[in-house]
Amino acid sequence: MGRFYCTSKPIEPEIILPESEKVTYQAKSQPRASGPSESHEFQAETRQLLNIVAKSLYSEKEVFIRELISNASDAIEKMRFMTRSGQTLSGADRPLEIRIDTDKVGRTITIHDSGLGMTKEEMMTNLGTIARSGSKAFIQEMSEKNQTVDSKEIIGQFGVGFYSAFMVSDKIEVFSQSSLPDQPAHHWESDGSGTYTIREAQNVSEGTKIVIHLKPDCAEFADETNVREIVKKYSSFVGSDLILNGTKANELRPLWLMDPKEVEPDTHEDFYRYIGNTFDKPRFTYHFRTDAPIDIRALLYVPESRPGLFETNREGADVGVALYCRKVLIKSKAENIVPKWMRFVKGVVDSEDIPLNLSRELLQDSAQIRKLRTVLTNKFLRFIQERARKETKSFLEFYKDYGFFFKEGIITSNEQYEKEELAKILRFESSKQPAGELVSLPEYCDRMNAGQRDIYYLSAPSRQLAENSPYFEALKKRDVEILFCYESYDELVLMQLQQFDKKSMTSVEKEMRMDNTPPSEETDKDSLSSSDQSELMDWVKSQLGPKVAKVKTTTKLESHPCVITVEEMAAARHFVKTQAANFSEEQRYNILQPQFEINPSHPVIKKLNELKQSNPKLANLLTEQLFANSMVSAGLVDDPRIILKSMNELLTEVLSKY
Ligand SMILES: Nc1ncnc2c1ncn2[C@@H]1O[C@H](COP(=O)(O)OP(=O)(O)OP(=O)(O)O)[C@@H](O)[C@H]1O
Repeated sequence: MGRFYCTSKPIEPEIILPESEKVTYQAKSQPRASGPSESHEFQAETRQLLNIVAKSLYSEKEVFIRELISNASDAIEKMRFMTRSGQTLSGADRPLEIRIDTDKVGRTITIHDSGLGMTKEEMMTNLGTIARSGSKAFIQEMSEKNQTVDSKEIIGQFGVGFYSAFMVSDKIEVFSQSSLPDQPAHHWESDGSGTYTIREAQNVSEGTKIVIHLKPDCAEFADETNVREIVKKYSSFVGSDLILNGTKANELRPLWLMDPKEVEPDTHEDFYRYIGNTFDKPRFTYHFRTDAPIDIRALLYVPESRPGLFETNREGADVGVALYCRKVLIKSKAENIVPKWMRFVKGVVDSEDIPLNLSRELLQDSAQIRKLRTVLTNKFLRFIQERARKETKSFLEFYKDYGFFFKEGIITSNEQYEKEELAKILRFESSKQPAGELVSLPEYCDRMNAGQRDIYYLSAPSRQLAENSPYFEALKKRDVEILFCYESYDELVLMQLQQFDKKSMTSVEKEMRMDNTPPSEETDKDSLSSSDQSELMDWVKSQLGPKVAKVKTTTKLESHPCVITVEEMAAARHFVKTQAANFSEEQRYNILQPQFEINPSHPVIKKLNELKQSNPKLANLLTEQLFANSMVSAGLVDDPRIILKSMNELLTEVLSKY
């Protein structure tokens, strides 16, 4: 703690007050310093400390207003407490409020509260010692006397906030009249450079009035419009009325601290519009409190309107949740307390347990913050899951508009538990339900075949294409349910999810490639003989060369002649879409390692087997074409128009006989 100390420096005889300060709470005349003055000096270290607080601690100058309002609010809370506990206090029936007056001409901003005020000793101890919090000491003292103060109502804890005013001022004057009986009022003054003066003052109303004489380059803080904005930003919810130049500056109550049952929907609407800076309504409101494992008061809203382009852009949009501590704004876009995918949620979170640093600006990335984030995320996800059960229709509308964000969450989260909680929100069409009906992953798991260990999904642009896909055909015989994903990123999401409820997320393409169950005993009479099959496989491999990693026959296809499988189809398609252009054709096939699977019962394949002897040129064109078609069908060709040239060559060759 840095302490001021006393010297015998001469002091100024009289204080000239600016015009705007003539108004006081009660009909008392202008406060005025009188009597002998004592001069005190900062210790050398204290000077440095003061310098640090005034110059480097806060990144925004405007926060001095927040700090002084918080001090005023604390003084009022102390007054309320003392009144409740039956103390004899002077002027106890005065209205408890905070007044701010700006004076552009005099270049001052004055913050005036009708709180408990300070005695001379308190002014010297509390304003004369950096890092000594009189407010914290007050709570301690009361609890030692077995009088419990609601510590949540008191904001101050570090003992530095007051000095933030030296960032903007070259002189601060404090007039204070304690409400304790028989205490004279005092005037404290300092330019923050080394000394302060203190002396008795007259005509000071109960409470404290702080006059900030602004530096020439900080004149903006004497401008009412600016100050109103700053007050609105940080201090809208302090526990007392705030009056700026005669007009009330805080209209709304801190709803998040109220009992959820006591807040009407209309009140929520107003509050949501205020904090969300928006005109719509909330479609879901989640208001909750927890004490364990961490203290949280939260009020989260999901907007009724659909997300705009700006919001869907992960890089561009900020999170919409603000962090408060004891009704004072700590951070308006608190990106470390909710994950980025939750940026569509608007609201307020207040926590006693957050580790604030001295300037109340930065949150250390501590275990507490991570805990806060985990609890908030999981509770919000459970809230949405509950909406799905209890308000299915509204949930499905919400899912249509906002499902994208949950998918982004799965891709960006590092926690498997969180990914699976997010995945519970997802909905898909499925092969076992009519078009338009959606199923969730838990529902899918509940009706899985006995012994099934995978959740199967198929990515295709539409249901029609999904149902006609060779991969779908390959799995259809096994009568397993297949989820259809129609968004191109869905398969990446499910691939990232990897598991759900201990079941693997498996694309049907992967299943086809990995499935080595031997063909059924009864041999297909229409199929090529096994010697023809192995000869044909070798021949096809020789025609396609390095384009294929392997050629094999499959009994899983019926109507399709052939199919391509790769190790991880979603990743392969993503590669083709985003990077393939940077690689030569040969490199691309080398990366993809396609496996060409042919259906030996299919008429085209049987014909190919004949043609390889009778018309090798046509057989080669046909092989190339079948391979190219399968690549298109797999979604592994960036632009399918590329196959038209070879198709025309093939047609020319086929038609040459006619
Ligand atoms: N308007 C006021 N009325 C009464 N006491 C005040 C007032 N302003 C400041 N004080 C006293 O001065 C002390 C120091 O204030 P300061 O703002 O530096 O720290 P704080 O509010 O205790 O803590 P923090 O740095 O967390 O804001 C306060 O704890 C309080 O005892």
